[in-house]
Amino acid sequence: MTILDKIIVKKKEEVEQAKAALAIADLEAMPLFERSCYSLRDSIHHPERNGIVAEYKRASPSKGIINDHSSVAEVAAGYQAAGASAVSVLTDTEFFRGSLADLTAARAALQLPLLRKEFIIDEFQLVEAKAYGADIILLIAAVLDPKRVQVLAAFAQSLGLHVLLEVHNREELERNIGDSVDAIGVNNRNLKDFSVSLDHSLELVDLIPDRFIKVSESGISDPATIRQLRKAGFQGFLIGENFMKTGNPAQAIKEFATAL
Ligand SMILES: O=C(O)c1ccccc1NCC(=O)[C@H](O)[C@H](O)COP(=O)(O)O
Repeated sequence: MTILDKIIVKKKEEVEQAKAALAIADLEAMPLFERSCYSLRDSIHHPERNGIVAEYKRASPSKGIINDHSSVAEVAAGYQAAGASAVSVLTDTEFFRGSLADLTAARAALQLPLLRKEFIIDEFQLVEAKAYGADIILLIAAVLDPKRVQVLAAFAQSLGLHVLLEVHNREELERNIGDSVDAIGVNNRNLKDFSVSLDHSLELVDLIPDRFIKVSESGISDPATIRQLRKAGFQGFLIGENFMKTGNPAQAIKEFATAL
């Protein structure tokens, strides 16, 4: 069994437990549920923002603990001050040490689009995402069949959420392009063996129709890489570990953004 398989097995258990603990109506009654979401598209195209989707990431299966001391509110505010276009917060606890409380803490610190970075398999998690403060949700083609991608994407949009579809190869891209998706992210990390290569982004960018926001994800650690990816056609750049592994993620993104 790969780590990804283990994550999904665990996620199914967690979703069933969450559903047993809380009804959809309880989530819909939460104060954040009724708000309008910030638009990823508007923020990506905003002239004063830099296209970075900056991630709060305490730990990962590939790297173990990355940063267990920086507070989510401080990091999110620092990302915003450095010109990031959006902030991503991992909410998986078992493998990434994140939580829905992190998402809400980031929401309170931000006036930017907020991505719930999660392994979404069920509509319940989309209602949760809205109720705890997200504007954008992630659908990972490697863990969903194309029909489920379309159903979940349409449901997310019906809640006013924006949808980032993540693909890793041409087959995943071609099987999943659909109208309920706002952005397509190419993950440079292979989620089965954790190898990372920018070639995935560079090979797929021209196959992504221009009506989607194009995001390159993972393994980005150099401003020169952003320049290369921009030239290739990407508008968004998802970066986590490079900022979080430093003692001061807010300072790290500031220096990185200055060099763009
Ligand atoms: O990061 C991992 O080890 C990982 C393993 C299995 C599934 C997902 C994983 N990461 C989630 C992400 O998508 C990244 O956190 C995100 O793209 C940022 O990547 P990076 O800049 O390399 O931290």
